[in-house]
Amino acid sequence: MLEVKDLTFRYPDTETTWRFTFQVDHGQCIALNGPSGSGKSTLLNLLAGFLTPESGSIHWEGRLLNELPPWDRPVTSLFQEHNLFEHLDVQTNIGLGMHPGLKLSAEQKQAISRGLASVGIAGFESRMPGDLSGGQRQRVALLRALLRDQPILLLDEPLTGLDAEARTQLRSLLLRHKAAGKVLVLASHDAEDRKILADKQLNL
Ligand SMILES: Nc1ncnc2c1ncn2[C@@H]1O[C@H](COP(=O)(O)OP(=O)(O)OP(=O)(O)O)[C@@H](O)[C@H]1O
Repeated sequence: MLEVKDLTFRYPDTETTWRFTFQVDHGQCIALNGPSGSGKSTLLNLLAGFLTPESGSIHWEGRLLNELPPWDRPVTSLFQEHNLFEHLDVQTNIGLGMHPGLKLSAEQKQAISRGLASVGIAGFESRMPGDLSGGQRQRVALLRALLRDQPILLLDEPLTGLDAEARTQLRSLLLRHKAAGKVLVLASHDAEDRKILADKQLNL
């Protein structure tokens, strides 16, 4: 279980103190509801370890995560910027999430190829990010996050801007990961995404 209790945070030189409390079980998705500026990305950044809370706790399976650096947390993030390395091809960009070096095993390469097919861009292994459309970059970034195989997925607008067919395809993929026991924390402005994917809502 992911358990966030009285987690507080304030940006320097601002008045607002953000406070978050919620729990999510294995195989569940919690949707963060709120208009632009209501703190969704702030919460995701706290969970990822990119921001440091003033007080409160984040526990995963009873283990306190607060003090862990981002790379030691059992989370993987898909943020809006997509952050692909422009000088590395698609396979290497995805592989970086699975292996800290650039050397991939035959098995990992196969997993990437299967994954590319599952997000609708089969055969894109050696394409460079600069030659991809915005939606294709988004699929690569989502696949990289999913293949890191961490138990908690932090998703900031993962399907925004995709066409209807891609949305349907990627929603099913996320549902499969949920069914496999992952925890999803989802920030999405799309009511249908929230309805289809989320088991519970956190109103911000
Ligand atoms: N580095 C920062 N310093 C000061 N204030 C910030 C900083 N980053 C974000 N904020 C403010 O904190 C508030 C919450 O921002 P946040 O990005 O978490 O909102 P959000 O709900 O994710 O919005 P959106 O739906 O537009 O992505 C906003 O008012 C924003 O201006």
